[in-house]
Amino acid sequence: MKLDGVVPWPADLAYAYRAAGCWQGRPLGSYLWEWAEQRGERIAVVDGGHRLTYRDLAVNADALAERLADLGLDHGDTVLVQLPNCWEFVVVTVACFRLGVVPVMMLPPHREHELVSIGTHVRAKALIVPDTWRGYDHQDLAHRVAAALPGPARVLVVGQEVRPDSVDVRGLLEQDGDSAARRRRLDGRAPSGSDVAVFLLSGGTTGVPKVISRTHDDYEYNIRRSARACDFGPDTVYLAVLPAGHNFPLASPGILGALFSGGRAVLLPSPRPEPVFEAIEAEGVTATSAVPAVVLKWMEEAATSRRDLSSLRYVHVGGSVLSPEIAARIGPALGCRLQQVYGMAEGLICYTPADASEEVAHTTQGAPVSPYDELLVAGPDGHPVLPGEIGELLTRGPYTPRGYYGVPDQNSLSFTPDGWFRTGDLVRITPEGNVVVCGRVKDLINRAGEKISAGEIETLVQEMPQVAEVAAVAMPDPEVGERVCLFARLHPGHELTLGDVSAALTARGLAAFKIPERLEVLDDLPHTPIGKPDKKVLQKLLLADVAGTA
Ligand SMILES: O=C(O)c1cccc(O)c1O
Repeated sequence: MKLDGVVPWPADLAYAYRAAGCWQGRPLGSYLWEWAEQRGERIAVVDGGHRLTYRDLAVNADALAERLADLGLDHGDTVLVQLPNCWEFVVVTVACFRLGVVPVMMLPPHREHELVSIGTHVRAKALIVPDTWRGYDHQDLAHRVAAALPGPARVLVVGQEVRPDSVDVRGLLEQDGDSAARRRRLDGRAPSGSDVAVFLLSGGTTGVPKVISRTHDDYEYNIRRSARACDFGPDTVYLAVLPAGHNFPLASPGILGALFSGGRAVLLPSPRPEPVFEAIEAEGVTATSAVPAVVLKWMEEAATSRRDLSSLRYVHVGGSVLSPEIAARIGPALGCRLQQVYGMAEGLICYTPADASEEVAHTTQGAPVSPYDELLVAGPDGHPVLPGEIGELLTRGPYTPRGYYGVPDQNSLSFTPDGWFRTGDLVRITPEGNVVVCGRVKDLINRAGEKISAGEIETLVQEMPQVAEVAAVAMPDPEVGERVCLFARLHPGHELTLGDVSAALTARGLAAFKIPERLEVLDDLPHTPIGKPDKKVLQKLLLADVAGTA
């Protein structure tokens, strides 16, 4: 068994989820040709001037799947996928589903630090990257990462400038031979519904992101229920502007929700307002999703834009806290309905209903998508709080796995012995059953929806020769929600600037969005009784200071 770090659901529940129709026992790739037959010439994917029909998608994905198999990839092998939002992302993802190869959804800002540690953890057999992206040479990065991985790994490249020692992905799509025969060959080697379909990344408090295994069965259910909660159907034109490898634009309901509903996914590599509005107008976009910081920019732009946004029916907003005041302005500003989303790559997803009252849509994060989702709000003692009171949300259900991949020690902290996932989020539940997120118990910094692990930053900064002790805390910020602020105590006689920290972390290959944006050097850090830096005190210092200078 290649993926022996996967934690299964208990057998009795797996049986129940199947019996209840949550799990269909089919791999995600098995839908591809049904779509092609039913919807043949309808457009499935749009990327600028490039349009793929459902039939093109099936033919391309099968061609790529078979070429990946020729490269020696098979069930349970993993591939680091680091692509910007482009049509090839969709073909690669579907090809992996078809073959049972597991795509590991890296994000474009990830660098050596993340790619090597995750690639090592999942024993990646290949990387799929763009040639360059935003002025950075990802092909070169991928070869450096491949050389640092414990086993051999191929580098596959999407783009014009493909080195002789890389594999040209577009070249693999050239369709030779008989697609019906290829379809039969791939059907014959398809994975099963209970196999792992995709590895998603989590934020986390202990170093690099944790890896979340999602099965074909559970992810299809996640997609189906999300699509239903968001009214997706054949008329849906979904615009993906957040990085496509995130669970939110990928499957909440996102790109896959649009495809499973017979609609269309439009991919755009950035959430910048003008190109987004242009795409909405040109493609008749009906739904899109964004984090609050992005929606704010769109609202500003909409005030003066001459673009016709009348096709837009829904905007899904999630990823970090949305204030009720801003929530109330979104619909009028963009001429659409707001659906708040509270979701996590670990599973549980909540939406405010498409037809929610303004009260519910503006002040809550909605209700779980499945009647089989279990929610428990626990106090510090681990016992349930009284109805309506605030506590940490724990959850279980048919699309919330029972453990992270390959980290049993971590799992004993993140999951209870009866399989509840500790979300680390403080919530209360309204009498109508809607979740209201009130804060976090976990040590994460949420920068524009990207969860940054304070521990990961601290571990790296601690290695700098000047640094005696360090703590990373969230600095409130009107634009991106939170930024990373570093508090440090230095060794005697040393100096440290923010520029030094930034240079050191960049040299270590840390993603740019995680680089601290403020540094406070103190003579000593405040400590908790057991001697850890007291982040509550630091947070207060910062809040007082931010308020004082505002
Ligand atoms: O991780 C998230 O923040 C998130 C938000 C909305 C929807 C999702 O699926 C998510 O994973």
